[in-house]
Amino acid sequence: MSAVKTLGQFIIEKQKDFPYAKGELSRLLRDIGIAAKIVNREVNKAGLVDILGEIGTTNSHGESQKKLDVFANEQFISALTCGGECCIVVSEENDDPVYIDSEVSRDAKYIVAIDPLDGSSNIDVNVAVGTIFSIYRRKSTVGKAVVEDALQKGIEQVAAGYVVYGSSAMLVYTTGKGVNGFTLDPSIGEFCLSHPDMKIPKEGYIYSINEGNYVHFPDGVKKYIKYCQVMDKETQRPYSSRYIGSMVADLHRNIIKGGIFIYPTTASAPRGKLRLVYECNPMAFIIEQAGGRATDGFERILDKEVGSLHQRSAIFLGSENMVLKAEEMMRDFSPELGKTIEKQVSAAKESPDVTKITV
Ligand SMILES: O=P(O)(O)OC[C@H]1O[C@](O)(COP(=O)(O)O)[C@@H](O)[C@@H]1O
Ligand SMILES: [Mg+2]
Ligand SMILES: [Mg+2]
Repeated sequence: MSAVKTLGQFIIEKQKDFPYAKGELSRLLRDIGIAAKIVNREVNKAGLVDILGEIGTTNSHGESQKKLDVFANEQFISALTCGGECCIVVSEENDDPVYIDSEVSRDAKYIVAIDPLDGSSNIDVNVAVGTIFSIYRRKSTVGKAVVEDALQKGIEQVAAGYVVYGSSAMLVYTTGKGVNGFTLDPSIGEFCLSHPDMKIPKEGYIYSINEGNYVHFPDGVKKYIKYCQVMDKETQRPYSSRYIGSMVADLHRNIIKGGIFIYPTTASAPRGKLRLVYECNPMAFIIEQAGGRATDGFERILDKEVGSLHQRSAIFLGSENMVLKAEEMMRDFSPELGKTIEKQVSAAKESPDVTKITV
C-alpha cells in the first residue's frame, strides 16, 4: 500500500518550488487546515449540537447569518490570528477588514480573503457546504497593512483554495503550480493527498445554474441554456443539469467530471450575486490552474479591477470549451451587458468607499 502523504508534508515538500520561501505561506496554509478540521467537526454533528438555524444578525449583504457562518468565521479568524502569518482578514461575514494586530503577527505579510461558510442555504438540510479562501502578499511596505492591500486583482493571488464538507471533507488548493486535493482521514485527523494534480476536462456535459431565475437572465444566458438542452448526438446534448446551490460543491463536481457553473447577472442581482474577492477570484484561480476558464461572460475574472471588498460579479467558469461557447452566446445576444459591466467597474474605481457594495 502506497504511503499516505499529509497536507503538512506536501506543503513542506512543495516549499522548494519557491527558492526564497521562509515557510510563512506554508504555516498560513497549515492554519487554514486546522480551522477547516474544527469546522468540519461541527458540520458533521450539526443536527446534534446547537449549530443549525439563524443567529439573528445580518451581514453587510443583508443576508441573515447562520450560526455556522459565524462559528466558521470565528474559527478561521482565530486560527489565522494564532498562526501569526496573516495581517488582514477580509471575510464575507465582516463589513470591514479585520486587522490582525498581535505580537506574533507584527511582521506578517499575507492577506487572507475568506468565505468561511459557502452554501449557507444548505446548512440546515444536510447538503454539502464549503469554505473558500484566497491569499495575497501585502503590497504596502511601511507601517501596518492597509485596506488597499486587500483590493488587489485576482491575478495577484499567491494561493487559493476551498474546503468541501461533503460525504468526506476535502481541501483543494493551488499556489499557482497546479491543483491538489486532500481528503480528511478522521482516524488520524489529517488531510491526506487523494487527488494529485487535478485537471478539469476541456469538454463537459453538465451545466450548473439556478434555472429558477430563468426569466431574469440575460438573453445570452437563456440562449446558452437552450443550447445545452437541444437534442444533438454528435455533441452529446442535451447536457445534464446539476445545481447543488453551494458554489464549492458545484465546482468541485465540475472539476472532477467536467462542466460549467454560471451565476449571471439577474434582474434582482444586476451586478451578479457572488463576491469577487472571496468567491469568484479564488475559484477562478483554481479552475484556471486545473486547465479551465473563468470569465464574467466577457472579461477574465482574474483581470477584473477590484473597487470594493464585497464587490459582486457575474461568473461563468469550468470546462474551457463550454465557457467559450457561453461567451459566444453573451457576445451575440447580450453585447450591451459587456458595456454595462465596463461602466460599473470604472464607477467602482471612482467610488472611495471600499466597504460599500458598489459593483
Ligand atoms: O440560491 P441561489 O441564488 O441559487 O444562490 C446559490 C449561491 O449562493 C451561495 O450560497 C452564496 O454563498 P454564501 O452561502 O457563502 O453566501 C453560493 O454558494 C451558491 O452558489
Ligand atoms: Mg459563498
Ligand atoms: Mg458564505
